[in-house]
Amino acid sequence: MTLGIEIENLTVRYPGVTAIDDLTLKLEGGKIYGLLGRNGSGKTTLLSLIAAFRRVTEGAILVDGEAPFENERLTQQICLVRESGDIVVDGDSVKGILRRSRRFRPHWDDEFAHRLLDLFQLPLNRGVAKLSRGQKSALGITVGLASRAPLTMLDEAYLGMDAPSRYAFYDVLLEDYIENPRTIILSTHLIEEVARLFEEVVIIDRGRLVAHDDTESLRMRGAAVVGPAAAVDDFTTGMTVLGEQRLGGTKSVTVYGEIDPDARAVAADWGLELSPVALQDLFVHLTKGDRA
Ligand SMILES: Nc1ncnc2c1ncn2[C@@H]1O[C@H](COP(=O)(O)OP(=O)(O)OP(=O)(O)O)[C@@H](O)[C@H]1O
Repeated sequence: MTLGIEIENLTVRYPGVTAIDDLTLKLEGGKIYGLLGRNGSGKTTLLSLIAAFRRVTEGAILVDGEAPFENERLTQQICLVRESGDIVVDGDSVKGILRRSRRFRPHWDDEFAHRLLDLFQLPLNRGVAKLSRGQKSALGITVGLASRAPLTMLDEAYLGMDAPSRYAFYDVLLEDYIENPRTIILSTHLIEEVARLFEEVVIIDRGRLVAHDDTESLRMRGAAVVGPAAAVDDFTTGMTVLGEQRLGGTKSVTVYGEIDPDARAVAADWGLELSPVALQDLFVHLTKGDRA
């Protein structure tokens, strides 16, 4: 079971700031989505509204065709884990958190939860208050994944987790998603680490939609051009350059803008290699507007 999301003309205003600004977006569901945006761009606000943590006041959000706020059928199907796992309540133990999740989550898989606890080396009997920051995050992720909610959203959920734990999380997420398809939204600042998981990417900036596309099409909006320095310089003259690196006589230049078939043929003639642009470079380019 997967859930789709329709957002129409959504606006969220706080005193002095418009956190979400007339956002319209449709996610058909059944995919892993990357939600990218700079600090303060509205990601947490958006995910909190989808998860029915707060009421929509301007515009609309529909999940599986219905508004999620105070909608019991939907809230059972939606799981949002925010940074440092606020699913997790101090004063409870790891065991207590699992017991509570088992009660409230209709798709809960206890065996999977215990497997994740082992993977992240989380002690079952320890009080949550005594867990380290990374361990709290790992517990949040454990609850988020083992809930198997048809709409699962992880908002920077791995904060403080070390690299081996994060990589273990990416692998187990992908494996479990293939076995149990659902709609997953991951918000992250560690773009290159997580990019391989994304089927579609949504980029927002200052509450507005900047891009929504499948990952490969997005990466084809630019190119990394590699080859002999002089030929690379000639080929990229006049293009929007996002970055460059030089190693001896070889140069790599990342450009923004589609490269048409004629230009690709020229590149091949000149011995240049073209590859899709890294998501992070694209993200930096698309969100680098003036932030005075
Ligand atoms: N409760 C609040 N009251 C006032 N302003 C708020 C509140 N919550 C968020 N904001 C503001 O709304 C904007 C969007 O914040 P939000 O937390 O949604 O961004 P974000 O993309 O999740 O950021 P980050 O990547 O830093 O976590 C920011 O300018 C923030 O300061």
